[in-house]
Amino acid sequence: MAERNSNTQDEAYAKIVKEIVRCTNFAAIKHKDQRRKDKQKTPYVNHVIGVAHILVSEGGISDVSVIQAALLHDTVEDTDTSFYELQAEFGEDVATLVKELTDDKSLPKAERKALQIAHAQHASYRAKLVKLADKLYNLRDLRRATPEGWTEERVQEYFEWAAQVVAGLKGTNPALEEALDQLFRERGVEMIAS
Ligand SMILES: Nc1nc2c(ncn2[C@@H]2O[C@H](COP(=O)(O)OP(=O)(O)O)[C@@H](OP(=O)(O)OP(=O)(O)O)[C@H]2O)c(=O)[nH]1
Ligand SMILES: [Mn+2]
Repeated sequence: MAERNSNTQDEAYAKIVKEIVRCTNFAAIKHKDQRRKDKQKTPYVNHVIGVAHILVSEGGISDVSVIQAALLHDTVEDTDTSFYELQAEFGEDVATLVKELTDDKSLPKAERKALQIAHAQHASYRAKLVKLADKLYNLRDLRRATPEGWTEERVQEYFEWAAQVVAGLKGTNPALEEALDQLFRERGVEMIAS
């Protein structure tokens, strides 16, 4: 009986590992032609893998759908991927989460950015986790390297905007919020809820 239990557990575990690797591979293929905005033109997929890594290593998250949503969070926004495709490949749960994380790129940029601030506090707990990790990754990336064509003023504005978004995500994950707080303090940026 003990052996049967352990076999069942091994199978469930193997299935999860396989799903996460399949999802990472899907993201890598979808983002294959996309690069980050840094001088070295880092592959874009480094970002989504990094966001998933922050969730597991710093956020203590082991919810498989959340990790998958982190890996897929920019596929619809930035590639030819549809929600229908995500639903067929990874199920309703993951597709719905990605939907929550997707900006409407047909809107003017200023409106898109304002909507992120306005919507943050209404997001689901699981979407908030990915949003926190996404902002943490991007702010650390800004500290590491300035995107090509960005002035110091634009970098500062991104920090200030991100602080307003993060203000709406409070009370979600202490470790991620503490890491973000630290970055904002370093920059002299205040987190004020709108
Ligand atoms: N810091 C940094 N960001 C880069 C780099 N390359 C690409 N990005 C992406 O650029 C976005 C931030 O740039 P913006 O000019 O503010 O926004 P936009 O690309 O959506 O127009 C982020 O999108 P996002 O992930 O959808 O997040 P969010 O800004 O919407 O929260 C980030 O992932 C880079 O080298 N450094
Ligand atoms: Mn992102």
